[in-house]
Amino acid sequence: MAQRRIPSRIFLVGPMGAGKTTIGRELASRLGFRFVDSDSEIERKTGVSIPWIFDIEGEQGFRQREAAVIDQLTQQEHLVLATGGGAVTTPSNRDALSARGIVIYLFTPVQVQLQRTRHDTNRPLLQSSNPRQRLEELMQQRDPLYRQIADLVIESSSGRARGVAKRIEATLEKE
Ligand SMILES: Nc1ncnc2c1ncn2[C@@H]1O[C@H](COP(=O)(O)OP(=O)(O)O)[C@@H](O)[C@H]1O
Ligand SMILES: O=C(O)C1=C[C@@H](OP(=O)(O)O)[C@@H](O)[C@H](O)C1
Ligand SMILES: [Mg+2]
Repeated sequence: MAQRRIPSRIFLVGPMGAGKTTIGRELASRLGFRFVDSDSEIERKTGVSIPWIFDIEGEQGFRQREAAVIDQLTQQEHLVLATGGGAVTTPSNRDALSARGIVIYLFTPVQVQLQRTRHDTNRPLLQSSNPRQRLEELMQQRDPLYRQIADLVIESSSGRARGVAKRIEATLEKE
């Protein structure tokens, strides 16, 4: 039987609203892989929400928890991992992600990120008076980091999550 050469660890990176969580779940189900979201894993382990962690421990505290979870999860097999948008700002995360699996950057313009996140109160970094400016600043800082570790860049602003997941699967099968 022909072997599919799909890598056994698939890591999704990209900005808030790129669809990492939604597309990641869909992709994992298509591939028969386990899906884990680093934010959900932090919430499961701590028993509190991401905004709560930011409130009590600050962004730095959150980044430490995120790094511990990413170190653990990137060692598992047959896994699609959706990271949080800022995971790439921590050097040890960049190292673990790029060394241990295939990294897919879901690229989405700020305008679309804004539409997808505008009613959401679960992203502490966007609870600002000017979320557009915030997203633009973050994009400027982080886009080079996403690109630095990406094996593939996939545009995720158009179509439905299911369609993007299908496109990723087809691209991986061709690789
Ligand atoms: N094509 C699409 N791909 C992914 N998400 C989409 C798409 N269209 C709309 N969405 C919506 O955008 C929102 C943000 O997606 P999410 O997966 O939470 O992004 P991320 O984890 O990258 O921040 C969700 O409500 C999702 O349903
Ligand atoms: O961009 C960021 O720094 C963050 C993105 C969020 O994840 P999503 O990218 O899944 O929204 C979450 O990790 C936290 O609110 C911080
Ligand atoms: Mg997410």
